[in-house]
Parts: sequence; C-alpha cells; structure tokens
Amino acid sequence: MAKLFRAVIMGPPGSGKGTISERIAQRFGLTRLSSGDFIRENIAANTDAGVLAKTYIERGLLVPDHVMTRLLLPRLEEMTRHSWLMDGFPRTLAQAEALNSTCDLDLVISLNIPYETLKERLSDRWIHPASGRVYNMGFNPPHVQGRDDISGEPLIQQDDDKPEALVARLRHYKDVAKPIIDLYKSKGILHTFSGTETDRIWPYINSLLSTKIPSTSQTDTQCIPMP
Ligand SMILES: Nc1ccn([C@H]2C[C@H](O)[C@@H](COP(=O)(O)OP(=O)(O)OP(=O)(O)O)O2)c(=O)n1
Ligand SMILES: Nc1nc2c(ncn2[C@@H]2O[C@H](COP(=O)(O)OP(=O)(O)O)[C@@H](O)[C@H]2O)c(=O)[nH]1
Repeated sequence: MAKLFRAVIMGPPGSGKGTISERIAQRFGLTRLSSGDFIRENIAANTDAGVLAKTYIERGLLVPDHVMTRLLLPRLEEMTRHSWLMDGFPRTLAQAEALNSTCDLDLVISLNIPYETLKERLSDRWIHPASGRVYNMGFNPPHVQGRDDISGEPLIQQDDDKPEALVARLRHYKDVAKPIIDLYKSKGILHTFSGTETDRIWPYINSLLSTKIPSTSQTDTQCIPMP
C-alpha cells in the first residue's frame, strides 16, 4: 500500500498553528485535524466525551488526557487511508505516548515565536466561538468588522488571549511541551521554525514539505499516496 503522511504541528498559543495548518492543508491536500474543532463538534453533538470535555473547558481547564485520547484516537484509527496534519494534540507527554502507540508520525513542526509577537497577535485575535474560525484585525480581518465571514454572527475575544492570561499559558506550554519536543527530537522527526511573521516562516515550511509530499491544487483531497 502507498505510504501515507502523518504530521503534527506544535507551538505556543498564538504561534500560528491554525493559520499555518490551514495553508498546509490547502497546498498539500492533507486532511487538517484540529483537536479544538473536534472537541467543539463533540460538544455540539452531545456525545459522552463531548459532555465531559465541556465541563472542563467551561472552567477554563485543559481536558484531561484520558478524555482527549478517548475523543481523538478512535478518529485517527478510522483514518487509516488518509494523510493528515494534527493541530492541538498531543498537548501532554501522556497524549504523545498514546498517539505513538496508535500511529507512526512522519514529521513534527514546532513553531518558536517571541513572546512580544504572541502578545500582540493574541490581543488582536477575534474568534467565532461556534466554528473556531480565527481572525486578526491586522493580518486577516473579517469582511465586516466584528462579524464572522460565513455565518455573520458576532466575533468575540477570549479572556484567555488577554496579556494577563498569556504569561501563565506560555509558562504552561513551555513546561508541558518540552518533554514532547524532546521525544520527537530523539525520534529525528522534529523541525523547528522561528520568526515573527507567518509569511516569512511559510516558505521554509513549504519547501520542507515539498520534499516530503507532492503538492496538489485540490483542496479536498483526503489521501496523498507517497511514491
Ligand atoms: N489536547 C487538547 C486540545 C484542546 N484542549 C482544549 C483547550 C481549549 O480550551 C479548547 C480549544 O482548543 P483550541 O486548540 O481550539 O484553542 P486554544 O485557545 O487552546 O489554542 P491556541 O490558543 O493555541 O490556538 O480545547 C485541550 O484541553 N486539550
Ligand atoms: N500580525 C500577524 N498576525 C498573525 C500572523 N500569523 C497569524 N496571525 C494571527 O495571530 C493569531 C494567532 O494565530 P493562530 O493561527 O490562531 O495561532 P494558534 O493559536 O497557534 O493556532 C490569529 O489571530 C492569526 O490571524 C502574522 O504573521 N502576523
């Protein structure tokens, strides 16, 4: 069977994971998997795991490992014939180990963005809570100010994105991401990209992926066979 391509994108809040994974999905036709979107879908559909996850998110807590793995791993197991890029999972070493036992990753992208840049971006980040669509008033503003492009519903700013919450989130990210990054480094699949602008980082990511996966003009291709 043709080889499939599996990748993970990691980085602190505001580092551009969502923005860059959207570009990768478009350019290379991978299925983009976002754990945040997946949680939101499960909450909307009232699944057992969704109801449970909601009780944590409402209190501003991370969803525990066993709930996250119960939500995500069966979904990944269904994707045996698909190439994918995952954003937002694993978020802890336990999640990384669970992922390890389910599939072999080909590549991990880690984004390394200065604190001041994260702070500026997040203070300008507006989201459409129901879909998770993300805007930035300078970088990618909505067509109509304060409104989601697709639904026309109001956009909000998350309390989590305020500078006072960011310091704690960043510290938390650094603590939990370090062992995950070390794990992927030791496997030889980690690629780190540093910078302050997505548009300047993107060409490097694009050329790395071009050596690993064929590009496609189709945006709905689910499965990219490797030569
Ligand atoms: N492995 C994961 C992934 C997500 N979540 C939770 C944390 C958030 O409250 C919610 C939504 O996740 P997103 O990744 O969409 O959003 P964040 O705001 O946490 O991420 P970032 O700021 O990095 O974009 O799900 C979690 O507990 N564990
Ligand atoms: N000014 C600016 N904003 C950016 C850039 N790249 C992404 N953003 C915005 O910064 C915010 C964080 O990006 P996002 O992709 O949500 O990051 P994530 O939290 O890692 O998923 C969003 O509002 C993006 O629109 C950039 O190069 N410059």
